Amino acid sequence: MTLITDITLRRILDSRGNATVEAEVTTESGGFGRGAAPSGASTGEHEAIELPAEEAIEKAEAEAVPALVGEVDAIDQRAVDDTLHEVDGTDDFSGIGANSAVAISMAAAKAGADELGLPLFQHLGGTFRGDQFPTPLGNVVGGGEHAEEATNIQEFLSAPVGAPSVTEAVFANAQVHARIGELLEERGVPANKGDEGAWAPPIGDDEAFEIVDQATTKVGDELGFEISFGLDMAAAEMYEDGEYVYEGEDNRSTAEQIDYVAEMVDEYDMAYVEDPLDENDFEAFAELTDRVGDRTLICGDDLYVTNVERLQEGIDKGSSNSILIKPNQIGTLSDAVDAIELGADNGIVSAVSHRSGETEDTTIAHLAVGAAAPYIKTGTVAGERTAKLNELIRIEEQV
Ligand SMILES: O=C(O)[C@@H](CO)OP(=O)(O)O
Ligand SMILES: [Mg+2]
Repeated sequence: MTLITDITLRRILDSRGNATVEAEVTTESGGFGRGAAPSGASTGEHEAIELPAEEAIEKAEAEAVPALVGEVDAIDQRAVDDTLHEVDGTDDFSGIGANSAVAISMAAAKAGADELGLPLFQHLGGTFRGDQFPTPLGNVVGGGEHAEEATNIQEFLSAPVGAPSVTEAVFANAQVHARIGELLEERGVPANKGDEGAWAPPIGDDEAFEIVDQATTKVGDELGFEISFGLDMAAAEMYEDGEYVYEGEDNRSTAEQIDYVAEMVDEYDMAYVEDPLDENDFEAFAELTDRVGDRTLICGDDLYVTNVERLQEGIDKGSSNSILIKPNQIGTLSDAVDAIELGADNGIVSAVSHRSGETEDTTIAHLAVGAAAPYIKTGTVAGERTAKLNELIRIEEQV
């Protein structure tokens, strides 16, 4: 038994320059952990509620801190996370804020790991974990809610599925990013960057497909392993009055959207498509999964919001064969692990993910390894993204 003896909460900056919550947890025998909440821009309608940082801190200081300090064992992550739920008293963390909850949950996990003298992935996953590493999906071109005047599709993701190690995969994605920069320059396209460090060029989706295909193929040939690519369409953001709105192109009905995505999957042999349809359309997701799910991953992000009840609905309806896992969408690490495990029990492939607003926190790298998630989506370049990628490289070296 190693009780939590202190919790400090403060406002820090995230990568967009917005205020977010950082938590520090200290234990009886000197264990220490620090965690910081990320923040989304293309947030799902059903996500746990992020409160303004100052309000979230005040509420958590009043409710969560007294219930945890001197009361809960830092090593018992379930007890920490159950306590957060109890004091919050809502089903969406609107009481203390999902940002305070996830920061405390992650800080407590790190304090627990410190206490045990274990790397975080092993505290989270157990003795036999650390033998499987996620393939990093690297955002290389994007637009949508993450950049103005860029592609309609939010993210084009390099997917080094044939990489022999996570380290080689991480470097491959950086090379694809660099190659795309060169291709854009050759075409005379001004290359700004979006919130996650991906190129945000003022080009149409068709041209982006072409460029990403060219870059992944070229770098894959040079490195001698397969680099595929995928998308996060964040289609809920495009969905208006029953149609998918594409700037500079005709709108698409749901049936047309399904046809379009299925065609692109085959044309480019894509490995992964996230949120191709609206966040409430489990049925349209199921239709698409039925068509192409034998050859690509159809992933639910805004569809599931890391919530086991929504995931169960997707499993029952055959909506997807993959789920995106974002701890701050649901509020605690225990809830995130529950979603990964429910998925794994039902053949649903997990991709642990960053948010577009991030900090230097590296918890998701450990979560992906500890829970043996087959994929991680955490950017390609930019310090708050490389923080996670470099942590994966260190973990791989350790085991
Ligand atoms: O949609 C997504 O998957 C994420 C991360 O890439 O974006 P945001 O954090 O803005 O929701
Ligand atoms: Mg998404």
